[in-house]
Amino acid sequence: MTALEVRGLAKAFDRPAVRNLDLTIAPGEFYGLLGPNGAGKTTTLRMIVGLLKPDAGSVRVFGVDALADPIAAKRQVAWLPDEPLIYDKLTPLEFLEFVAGLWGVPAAAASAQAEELLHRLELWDHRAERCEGFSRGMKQKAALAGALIHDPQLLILDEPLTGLDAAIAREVKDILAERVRAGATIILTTHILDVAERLVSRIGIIQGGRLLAEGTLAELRGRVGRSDSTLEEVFLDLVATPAGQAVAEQAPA
Ligand SMILES: Nc1ncnc2c1ncn2[C@@H]1O[C@H](COP(=O)(O)OP(=O)(O)OP(=O)(O)O)[C@@H](O)[C@H]1O
Repeated sequence: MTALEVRGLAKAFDRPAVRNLDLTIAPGEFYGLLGPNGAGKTTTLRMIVGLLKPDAGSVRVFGVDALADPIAAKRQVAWLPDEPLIYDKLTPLEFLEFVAGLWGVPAAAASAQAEELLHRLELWDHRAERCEGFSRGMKQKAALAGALIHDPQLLILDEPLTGLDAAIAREVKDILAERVRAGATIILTTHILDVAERLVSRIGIIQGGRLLAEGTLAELRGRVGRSDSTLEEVFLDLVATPAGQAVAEQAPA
């Protein structure tokens, strides 16, 4: 069974944002969805997690048809939006209790997990302060802890490292790698290509709403014929190729 199977996914706003997109992600994969600004990454993820209705296509999460049975599909998925969404009037501990309650995590397990996450993300000293006074990075950390509290099988993270300082970004990368080693599947977007290079096992590059290239870093290097390139070099090469340009020209401005 696949962790995620997307077929023919499409969405247009005033112009097409995602076009006939197919993605197949196996359980235990750490997948990086990369692409220039406006490529369609967030739109794709929002359709996968059920926040945006596709114009066409299908989404299956661990075999569950996410359009026909969104509640069953969502039960297996944690979603971290690029703009962290937390309840400002709650403290981080209250927020995590609340989220754990929504997921039906038993109180003792939730409290142990919350304590560990808040320590690791350096929010423990702020555990009793309301999130409304937090910086963007602190809110991002609280939202991330919320996404991790129920041990989701599939984690979908939109720019999870934006706004985090270097030490916390390192900690978050460690936490995500641990989750994958423990069997979780992760899909993330990032513009920080050296993070993607070191963290993910497979990469999809999307441009103009279409999948331009997909594979391991070695496979993508093979496509551009440069075996010693960094992911950044490969990425810039691919989005500038005639195929990438053709896709970009059809894309919304
Ligand atoms: N709610 C919306 N209404 C109208 N257009 C939208 C909406 N959401 C996204 N778009 C458009 O769809 C296209 C894809 O946007 P999307 O946010 O998916 O890109 P992205 O790859 O996540 O970009 P970034 O890296 O800048 O976050 C863009 O042209 C964007 O302007």
